[in-house]
Amino acid sequence: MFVLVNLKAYPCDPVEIAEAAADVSDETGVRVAVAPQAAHLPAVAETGVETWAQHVSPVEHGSHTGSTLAEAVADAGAAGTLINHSEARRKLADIDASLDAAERADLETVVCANNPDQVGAAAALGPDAVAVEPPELIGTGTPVSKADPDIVTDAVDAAAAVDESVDVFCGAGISTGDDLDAAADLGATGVLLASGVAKADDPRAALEDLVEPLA
Ligand SMILES: O=C(CO)COP(=O)(O)O
Repeated sequence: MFVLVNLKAYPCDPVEIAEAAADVSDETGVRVAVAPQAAHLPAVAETGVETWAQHVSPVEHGSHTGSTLAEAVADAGAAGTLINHSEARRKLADIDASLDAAERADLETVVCANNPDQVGAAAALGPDAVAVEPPELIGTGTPVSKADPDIVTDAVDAAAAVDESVDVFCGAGISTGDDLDAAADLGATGVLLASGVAKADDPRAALEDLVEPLA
């Protein structure tokens, strides 16, 4: 299982979380990555943790003020990028062009989707993975893998029907090892989470608890 921690714009310490994630990953052998704010990518990458961007823009080098250029994100130390999110919804054509940009910069990709239909559409664009995240469960602490398991299995089926090589992750409300276990049982090969770590009093303990079933 891949554990991808999206720090969103939470008022957390990205380097403290990155150091904890790097240690937990080293100690357990579980793949853990952190996606901080773009401005924090170099500091997070410096810790040695696998570092992801939260977004890359659907652009190439050129006159694109305010964009997040895939090449710049890769230069800053990112190995991959999220594309699209319920909290920053993109048009299908822009998701497609952001995937092209990420591929140009050799970034691994996870496209977020709200439901299994969107997972199928996203899988058709050829990302490395799609993540199904029901918006109503995001940030609630109620895990999708328990509250709405059919969404995860339907997402796995939807992606497989389009392209069997696309991995399926799930996210929303994931915070414990039990949640991770439940996600794996439903066919997800990774989890995407945020508040369970970024808002935890002790992010290191939260990460340790999360990966415990895999350690
Ligand atoms: O949106 C998410 C990750 O991208 C999930 O957020 P929570 O883990 O806070 O529910």
